[in-house]
Amino acid sequence: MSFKTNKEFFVSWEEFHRATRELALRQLPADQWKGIIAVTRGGLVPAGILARELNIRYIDTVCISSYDHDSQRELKVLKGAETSDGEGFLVVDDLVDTGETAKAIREMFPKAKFVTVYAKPQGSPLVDEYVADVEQDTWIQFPWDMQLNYIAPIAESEA
Ligand SMILES: O=P(O)(O)OC[C@H]1O[C@H](OP(=O)(O)OP(=O)(O)O)[C@H](O)[C@@H]1O
Ligand code: HPA
Ligand SMILES: [Mg+2]
Repeated sequence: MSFKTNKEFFVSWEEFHRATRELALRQLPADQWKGIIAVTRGGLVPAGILARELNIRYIDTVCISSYDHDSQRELKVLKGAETSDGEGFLVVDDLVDTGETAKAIREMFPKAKFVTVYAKPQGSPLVDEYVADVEQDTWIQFPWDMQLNYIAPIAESEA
C-alpha cells in the first residue's frame, strides 16, 4: 500500500521527547511492569525514553518488517519476545496508522498493554493508550528521518 498525501506533520526531537514523557507519566506506578517490549524500529526510540522515566531495565524487542507485495501490505515477524502472552509488559511503538501492526501485536501479546505516542483514527481503537491524535491523511515525519536544512528567505523565493 502506498501512502500519497501532501499533508505532513513534522515532529521535532523535543516534541517527541515531551509527548513520550507524557506517555510515561500515564504508566505509573512503574513497578506494575515486568519490562518493555519495543516494536522495531520506530518503537525503539520511545522505549528508551519510557525505560528511563519508569526506571525499567528489562527491554525486549519484537522485530517486524512490513513491505508491499502485490499492492497488499505484508507483515513478517522476524523475532518475537521472551514472553508467552505479554502479561505485565508494556509494548510500545511510535505510532499506529492503519492498525495492521497493532493487530499483529495484539495477537502475539494479548495480555500486554500496547501504547503508542501518536495514533491515526483507523488504528487508534487498537491501542490501549496514546498521547496525540493525527489525521488519517497526514504523514508523520519523525525527527530520526529528518535533518536540518537551509531555506532561502521568503522574499528571495518570490517571482
Ligand atoms: O498501523 P500501521 O499501518 O501498521 O503502521 C504503523 C507502523 O508503521 C511504522 O513502522 P514501519 O513498518 O514503517 O517500520 P519501522 O518502524 O521499521 O520504520 C510504525 O513504526 C508502526 O510500527
Ligand atoms: N509516519 C511515519 N511512518 C509511518 C507512518 C507515518 O505517518 N504511517 C506508517 N508508518
Ligand atoms: Mg514500526
